[in-house]
Amino acid sequence: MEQSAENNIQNKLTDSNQESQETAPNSKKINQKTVFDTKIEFLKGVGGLRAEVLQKELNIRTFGDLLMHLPFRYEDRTQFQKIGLISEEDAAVQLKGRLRNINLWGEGKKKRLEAILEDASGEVKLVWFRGAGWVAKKLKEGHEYIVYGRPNMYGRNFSLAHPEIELHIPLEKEKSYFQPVYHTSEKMKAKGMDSRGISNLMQTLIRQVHKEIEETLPTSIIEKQDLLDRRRAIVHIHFPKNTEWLEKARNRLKFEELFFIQLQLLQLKLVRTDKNQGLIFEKTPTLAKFYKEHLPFELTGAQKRVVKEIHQDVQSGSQMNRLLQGDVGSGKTIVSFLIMLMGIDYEAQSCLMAPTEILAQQHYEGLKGFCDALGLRIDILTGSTRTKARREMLEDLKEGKIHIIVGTHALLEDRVQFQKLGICVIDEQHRFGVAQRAKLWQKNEGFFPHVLVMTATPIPRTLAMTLYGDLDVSIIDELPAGRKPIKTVHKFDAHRLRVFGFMQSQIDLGRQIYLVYPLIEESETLDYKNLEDGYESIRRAFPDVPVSILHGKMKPKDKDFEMQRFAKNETKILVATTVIEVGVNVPNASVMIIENSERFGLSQLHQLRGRVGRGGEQSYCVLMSGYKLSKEGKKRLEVMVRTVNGFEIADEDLKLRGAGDIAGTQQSGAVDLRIADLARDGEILKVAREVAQELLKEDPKLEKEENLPLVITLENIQKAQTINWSRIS
Ligand SMILES: Nc1ncnc2c1ncn2[C@@H]1O[C@H](COP(=O)(O)OP(=O)(O)OP(=O)(O)O)[C@@H](O)[C@H]1O
Repeated sequence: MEQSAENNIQNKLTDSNQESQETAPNSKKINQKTVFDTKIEFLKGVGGLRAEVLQKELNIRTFGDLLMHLPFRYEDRTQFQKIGLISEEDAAVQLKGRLRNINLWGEGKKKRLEAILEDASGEVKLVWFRGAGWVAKKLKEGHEYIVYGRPNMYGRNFSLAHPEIELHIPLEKEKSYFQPVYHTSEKMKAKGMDSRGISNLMQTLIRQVHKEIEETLPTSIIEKQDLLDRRRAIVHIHFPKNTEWLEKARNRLKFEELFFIQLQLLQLKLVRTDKNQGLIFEKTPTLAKFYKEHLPFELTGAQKRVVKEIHQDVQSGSQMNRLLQGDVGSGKTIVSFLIMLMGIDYEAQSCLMAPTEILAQQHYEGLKGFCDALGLRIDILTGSTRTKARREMLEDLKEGKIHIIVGTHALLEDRVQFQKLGICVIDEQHRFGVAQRAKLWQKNEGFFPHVLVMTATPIPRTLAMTLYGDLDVSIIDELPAGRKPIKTVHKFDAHRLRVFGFMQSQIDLGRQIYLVYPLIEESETLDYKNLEDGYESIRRAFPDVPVSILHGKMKPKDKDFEMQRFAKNETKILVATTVIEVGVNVPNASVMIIENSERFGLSQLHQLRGRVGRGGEQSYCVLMSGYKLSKEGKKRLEVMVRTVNGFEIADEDLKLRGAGDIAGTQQSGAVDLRIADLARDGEILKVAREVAQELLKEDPKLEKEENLPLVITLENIQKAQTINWSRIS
């Protein structure tokens, strides 16, 4: 059902190239084979067997692929940790010492190799399981080795499992004090391609091809941005003379990587704005009427600004493709309704797609009153809509009798047809793929609906620019007036009784409480047991308080029933799994208690916390945990206690987890960067985007002679992506 984000970005980028092909007359001059297309087996020192391993293990097929297999770190041969001073704080250590007591024992898969590395300050045990026999052959008793790895404490001593190990060659004989370290695998090592082996191949390759390394950027950009030329960047990324050159090389290659992504996304945007016509909604009397007579509160400045921005979009004649980012509780729903009203006077229908039934239901109920007041028809379509009702609804929708339809991905089905779909609002986009978004577009013939993607999951700016770089972005960075910042505390499980006391005092004040348990799929049964035990203990602790329970295994009908009871203030405590994570809105609930909070990611904690603080009362979030916390878990809880700002939290999340992990697995691969790091290279990304914007402004079709390198590179990227694409699909 869900298209992977990897497909998603590939798709996006491939699309952009396809759409831009006709705009690139320069492309006729290219497409010749180069030395970089040469099969890797023809490199001296490789041959058929090694080529096969390289391809299987690292997908290296050509000279070009190997050249872009970049070192992941460098050994500074002047810096070693004293063995006796290894501490638990060390994530990884580089050691130099003499090897003794090499001991290979066990049979077959149980084979194990151990050795002791010692220097003047102490000794440490080295251990290998996989490939033990092969490593053993390489090691010589009494020789000096350089070892790199992660120390682990066993009993009272440290040991290093599967460290990288190399015979120490005295410095004078080395070409550089700076050695590149490449990713390899056990299978590669078995064929003599450990990091040193790869480095040797790289030297051969670079000697052979470095003159052919072509520039990919126009001279004007290189000069203005003070970048290293590509040839030198590649040579120095593999074999840096010193830190300064390494930095320059890195900077150049990071810029290039981010620049080409931005260029493609911006091209896609440009072509779309040029080609895709959207309906024009100029005058908006219904919207004005609603604004004057029915809007229950004054809009915040940010909400007004966004409505204005969008009104400009829908008058432009082009299809709108906009991302609306707003922190939790910032009031996106009402904005989406105002947008949908823009089409009403032009007989355009709207749809609002939510990722879950609970959310769809909530949106529907929230908007129903407004629609009734305006005499508009709104309906809801989800997986659990009954057949007869569905049939009638689909007919009415096709005949244009329904103005707004709210639903889940059931809306994407082909049989859902509109008379004239003018506006699509997609809530929580990251749960839907680009292809799904495109499905909604195709529901009209000859014109495109305007698309507004809403997300409350704080996405770091750098990531948003990469994932949604083809969309315009609006931000609601202001909470409705009168909201008090949520007070957040971290409590250990041992203090539960005090927490119960606090809960009681809040209930006495008339407030409601969420109590959330984590749900991790691998131990689902255990998790449900936790939830049920939690529910029982709450029942015992608060015998007179009505309590609801909500989890993903319940039938939609029952879920809805329990949710409604809580929303209507009939129950005071809602014990739930993370089904309530996104979008649930019960303003009277002012306390969020999160059990095992160390098991949640930062953005998820932020989302959960966002369920409170939605009314005028002071709200609280209590993060429960045991005493034993990982370093990262502790850091996450500290961040939560420190700030309520979603964007700040998102940046911390990115730093802690890395881009691939943000928003779970859905986006892994989507930001598969070779050298740039979105957590650290925000500044380079910003510049790269600006440069790409500037360039397309001056030469939208890349026709200028000096931009030929760009056209060639884009073609090459497209070629590579086509290969990836077919491999994935
Ligand atoms: N300008 C405003 N003044 C006062 N209350 C507002 C305003 N805008 C929205 N609200 C109210 O704030 C609450 C949160 O709004 P909404 O549910 O739209 O938030 P959201 O941005 O969708 O947040 P989330 O992503 O967390 O669901 C709702 O009860 C809504 O009625």
